[in-house]
Amino acid sequence: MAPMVEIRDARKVYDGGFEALKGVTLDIEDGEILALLGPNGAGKTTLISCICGIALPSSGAIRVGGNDVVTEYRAARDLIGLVPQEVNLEPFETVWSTVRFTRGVFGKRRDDALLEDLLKQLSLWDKRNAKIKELSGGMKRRVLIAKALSHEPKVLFLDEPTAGVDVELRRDMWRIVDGLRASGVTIILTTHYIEEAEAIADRIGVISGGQLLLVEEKAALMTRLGRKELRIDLQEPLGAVPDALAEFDLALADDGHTLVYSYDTGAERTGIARLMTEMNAAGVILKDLRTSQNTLEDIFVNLVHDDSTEETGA
Ligand SMILES: Nc1ncnc2c1ncn2[C@@H]1O[C@H](COP(=O)(O)OP(=O)(O)OP(=O)(O)O)[C@@H](O)[C@H]1O
Repeated sequence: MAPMVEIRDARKVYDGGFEALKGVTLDIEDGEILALLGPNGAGKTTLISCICGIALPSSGAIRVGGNDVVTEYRAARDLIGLVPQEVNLEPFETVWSTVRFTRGVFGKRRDDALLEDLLKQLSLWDKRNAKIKELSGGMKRRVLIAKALSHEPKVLFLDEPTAGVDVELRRDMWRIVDGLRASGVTIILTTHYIEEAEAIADRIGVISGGQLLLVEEKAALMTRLGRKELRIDLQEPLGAVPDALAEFDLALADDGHTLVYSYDTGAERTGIARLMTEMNAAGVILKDLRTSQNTLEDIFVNLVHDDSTEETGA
């Protein structure tokens, strides 16, 4: 089956000449949840805007549900729900008329039960007759989500949906995403919150400087790039790593009371058994052992850092 979203060598050069996307190629499968992580200015919003037809790609091709986003804009856009980063609501409209109007714009038949359910899920039902200008910032963000879902999109874009919102809304949103996952909606979200990507995404893409640095299954990414640490508490503190253990990637911590051994989780052998034997031979006696694994945040910081170091030639 063709991917739900196909992006082929998409480039975007803004009017001033700034190249915000430098040739992005990516397939997003039907029903998949993809999180795009990247620092400020990486090009995440630009990519979403190009897919949703808000910005024109300078070159390359983008298709949604098989429809070219430029030449078959309407058909592509009909499949898309977009929760933008910025609040763009009519201040004098009510919550109810806002969502009903959006559904109508997308040519869907009236379905008040569906909208009622949506507003209830987003804890907006009590506010249905309130004007947008009377809502708090967090409530306005909820309305943006309700609007995007009001026409039952096949693909939902969430551009930093939980930036600056409270924990409750974040949880509501994650719950809604779970429900949408079950109904087969494809979801692409951008976020600065790594825990959010970790919590809800199937695949994670990292974008920096207009380039997609990688895109990979979440679990595989964490296994491939995650380094593990074995912390070995010692009976007696050491002043330095003994020469006999020099071949291992070891560091001393806690004033010499702990040896920290870093190893690759993807490697065939961890080397731990050999390290233990060598430690024994060198007369280093252990008291306790603990392991810890790199988080997605460590992986992300390393990736983006490596990329900016390369760009500046440092
Ligand atoms: N309309 C525009 N005209 C010129 N440059 C733009 C325009 N929109 C964005 N840019 C530039 O393109 C780059 C990418 O911006 P974009 O908004 O896509 O980043 P982002 O990854 O979404 O960042 P953030 O996490 O801060 O939202 C930035 O350097 C930005 O200044």
